[in-house]
Amino acid sequence: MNVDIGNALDGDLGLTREDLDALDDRVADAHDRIERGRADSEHGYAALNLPETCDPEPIRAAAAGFDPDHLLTVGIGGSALGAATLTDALGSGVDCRYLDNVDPVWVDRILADVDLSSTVVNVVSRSGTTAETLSNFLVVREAMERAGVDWTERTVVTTGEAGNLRAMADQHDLPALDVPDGVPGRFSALSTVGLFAAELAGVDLDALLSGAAAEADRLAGSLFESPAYAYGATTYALAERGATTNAMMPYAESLDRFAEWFAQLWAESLGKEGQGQTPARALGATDQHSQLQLYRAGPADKLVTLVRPREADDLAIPETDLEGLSYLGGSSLGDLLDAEFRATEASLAAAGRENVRIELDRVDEHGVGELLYGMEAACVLYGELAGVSTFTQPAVEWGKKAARGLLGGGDFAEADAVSDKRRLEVE
Ligand SMILES: O=P(O)(O)OC[C@H]1O[C@](O)(CO)[C@@H](O)[C@@H]1O
Repeated sequence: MNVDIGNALDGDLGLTREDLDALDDRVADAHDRIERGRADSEHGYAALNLPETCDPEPIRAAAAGFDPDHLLTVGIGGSALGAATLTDALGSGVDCRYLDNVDPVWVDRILADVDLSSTVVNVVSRSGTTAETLSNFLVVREAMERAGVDWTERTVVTTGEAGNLRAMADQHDLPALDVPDGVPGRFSALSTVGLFAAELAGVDLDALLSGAAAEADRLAGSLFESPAYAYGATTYALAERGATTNAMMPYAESLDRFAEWFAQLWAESLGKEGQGQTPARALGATDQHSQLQLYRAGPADKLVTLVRPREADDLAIPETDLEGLSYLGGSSLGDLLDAEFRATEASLAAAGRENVRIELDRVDEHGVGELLYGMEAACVLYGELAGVSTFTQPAVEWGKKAARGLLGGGDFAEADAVSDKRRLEVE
């Protein structure tokens, strides 16, 4: 992974090279803290050890013997997004679907669209108590039963040591993968949580973990020596100067879901005590015809992260005699995408709008391993510099409790009070 922070300097937000030089001592201290946390496998920091602690063999064993047309991963948040990022970017041969929401119309459509007799279900939940995941699994299980499919023959559980899913796996002797200790969901893509789907979809787990290990080897006591830390320190420094939004804009359809994964990583890790940086999901070249207007001419309160592979398969653009379009003919879609990437980068820089370029060699296992690990390490560094609790997510609990109460699982008058107070309906 290569990170170019040149366009983050001397823009509207006023970050300078001198500022980064001054920040580098704090990066060194943060790096020492991170390395101590890794050495002690402390909660959260343990995620940065996954390239060497994750053993692919149990994952391969759990996938062995299955040859499905479809894989239904039932999970939510980090228990779905890591797997989805990997199979969207690298998977092939298996139709991978992710039930990570409880929209009944959408779930019903997916269940109608797959052949449950040729489907493997991977139900994933560290806690084993997440309402959306358990509800969807119960719906999927009943659908399999109605279809005359023995769900116990086609279900793999990925969960923590305790909880409902572990008990169910034990009761029905289901294949069960352990969610690693000390790894929050949003940091678990390179663990059993993300790798079962990847394995079933034909991803080379060794190459993926090797890419992640290569990025881990580049962690260093200076932002100028580590791509991941260059990104983490620069995004932090820009946030300190008013960049309240970070638009993650990969120029590859295969990395669209990566932007969604990044959004959880960045928001749930860094959105603490009134701090944080809003991750906006964007896609190049598509959002040049959508969000770019705001990025270039709206408030100077954001940075754009431009991600692309240096190499990719290509498609020629045929010659044309269409008026004014002859410049396209004989070129290729890859050349056009490259020109659009560079034009967007230059357009933002020319307007004083900060942007960072991240490049992979290719969107392959090694490159995606570098990218996911690099973003995780960047996030951890940002959290250290910001002094926030990177690996917790207490703010999500109020809503969970309210949902349970409002569903009738117990009284939650506080939620009713808040909702009712806000009524001002216009019809
Ligand atoms: O794996 P679990 O326990 O079902 O949690 C799913 C997701 O919900 C959260 O705990 C937030 O509610 C995320 O951090 C996590 O990725």
